[in-house]
Amino acid sequence: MEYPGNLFVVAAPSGAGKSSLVKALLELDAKLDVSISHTSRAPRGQEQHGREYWFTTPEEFRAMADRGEFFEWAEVHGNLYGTSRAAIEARMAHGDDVVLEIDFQGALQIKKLFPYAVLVFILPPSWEELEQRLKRRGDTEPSVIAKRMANARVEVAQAQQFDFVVVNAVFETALFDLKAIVHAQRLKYAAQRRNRSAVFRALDLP
Ligand SMILES: Nc1nc2c(ncn2[C@@H]2O[C@H](COP(=O)(O)OP(=O)(O)O)[C@@H](O)[C@H]2O)c(=O)[nH]1
Ligand SMILES: Nc1ncnc2c1ncn2[C@@H]1O[C@H](COP(=O)(O)OP(=O)(O)O)[C@@H](O)[C@H]1O
Repeated sequence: MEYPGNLFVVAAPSGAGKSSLVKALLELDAKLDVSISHTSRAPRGQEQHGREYWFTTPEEFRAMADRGEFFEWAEVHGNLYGTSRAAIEARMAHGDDVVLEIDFQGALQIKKLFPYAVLVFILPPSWEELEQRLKRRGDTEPSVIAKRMANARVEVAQAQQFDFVVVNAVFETALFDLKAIVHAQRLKYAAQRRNRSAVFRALDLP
């Protein structure tokens, strides 16, 4: 499948800083839009329906999946998550750049559907720091932290299948790296469309 516009996919183990980084990236980049996923998990804290996620029951989620309404979906930490076609198709068809903040299973499904998608994996600087970030964020239930730390080992092992790896040690440095990836992809895409570009025509380049 192919659409005009760029598709970025960002994955990371829980607590690595993916949501904070994508949020900061969106604030700096008016041309980038994030996809709102569907999930069967319950809202957390200040989360709002239609802002962080579209919250559904597991039954509704499975019915949507059966009707083929997702580009990808996966079970993560015991809950269902998916990117609905409705969430991104119109924007991609319009030529907008879209970022998906999803887990590695979803990222690899997206790469199969859209080979031009750019996959970025965010790594924490160490296992100790990952655990500290989960604790600081308020995921204080020891069993929840233990489960996320165990899953993180499986997730990090997938990083080599991604196009880029960004280590989120110093936040501003990682944000700079993400911006550079987005910028480089836009330049690459512009070069691929060069014969439509006024600059190339003005310079009489092929
Ligand atoms: N495959 C897939 N994963 C998703 C989607 N939306 C969110 N996720 C992932 O599900 C995992 C859990 O997300 P969440 O419940 O928000 O917890 P958090 O990662 O600790 O903030 C994260 O790895 C998300 O990237 C989606 O649409 N598809
Ligand atoms: N570079 C960083 N240094 C220190 N803390 C960070 C850094 N990046 C993110 N954090 C903090 O780590 C916690 C987890 O970040 P979050 O964006 O929620 O992770 P994720 O979306 O990957 O689960 C948050 O409290 C966030 O403020």
